Amino acid sequence: MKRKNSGVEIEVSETEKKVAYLGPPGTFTEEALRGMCQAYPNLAQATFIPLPTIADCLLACGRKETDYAMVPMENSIEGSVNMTMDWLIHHVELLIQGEIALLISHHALVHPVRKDSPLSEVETVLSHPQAIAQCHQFIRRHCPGAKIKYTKSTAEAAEYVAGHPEEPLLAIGPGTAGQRYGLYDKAAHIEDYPNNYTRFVLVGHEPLSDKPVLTNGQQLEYKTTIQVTLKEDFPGALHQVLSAFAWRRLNLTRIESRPTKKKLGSYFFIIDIGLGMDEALIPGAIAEIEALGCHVRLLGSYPCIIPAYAAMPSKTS
Ligand SMILES: O=C(O)C(=O)Cc1ccccc1
Repeated sequence: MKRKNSGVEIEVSETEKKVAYLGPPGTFTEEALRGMCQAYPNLAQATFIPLPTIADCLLACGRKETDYAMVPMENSIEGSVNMTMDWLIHHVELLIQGEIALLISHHALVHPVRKDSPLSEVETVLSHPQAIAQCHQFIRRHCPGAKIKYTKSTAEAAEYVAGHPEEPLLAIGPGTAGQRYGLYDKAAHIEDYPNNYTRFVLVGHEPLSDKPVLTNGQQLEYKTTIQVTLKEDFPGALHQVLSAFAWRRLNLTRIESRPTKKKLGSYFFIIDIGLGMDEALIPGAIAEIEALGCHVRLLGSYPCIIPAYAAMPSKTS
């Protein structure tokens, strides 16, 4: 059976696993997926399907056209990738099955015909909004007059620049995207802050079949992510929710509010707990929160692969 998703035809067959990822080839997300495959050799056997947007990836997986989808989730400079959060909350019923953090390094990529032109002549800088946000100082300093054009991914920006030699353009993205699309690397490591990490998640209906194999000093942590909807007109509800974790000494590594989109001032809380779903502690905390009249939805309980060289942000609670 064939189905169309954003113009890309996906073959739906039961025999082999498929993974949708934010494409085109050359994105950081693809790099993250390759990192996951190193850790999960069975995943490396899957067919990878680049799709143009995060929403397309999550939708394809939500409709079971693919087994998994790999998407960016959170960046250490820019915070959450709202598109991913909102689609996971509002539009699909998928669980996070694994996570990998990557050190992100951005490159300033131009068409080779412009390799000797100064960056000050660049008229338009193209990239994914997260990449633009991570390189603001560089853009202000080196291309002060340039317009910004947001693309759906960094590799889409690189592909566009490669196809438009006549325009004074600059793409920001991975050095590997520059090589793939034949661009000239004008500058490397142009991000505003060092330790620029992004967490990528693999979502799907089924857990990964094998245990992760760690390499190069990678570390493994387990995490559980839940979505909590507070009971209305309940002063101190959030405090009580948090105390269900606090007295069990459960460490929270992230807490974030996202609009319910139903009315102004109404939020879901997304909470990352620094522990896998165990026999007692987390189910006990969830039962306590539900007994308060709050709604809890599990978004995943999963292994996280952390690079050895990462001084990851400190934990919050
Ligand atoms: O556009 C990409 O290459 C992505 O994978 C999204 C992204 C953009 C910037 C930093 C991390 C991930």
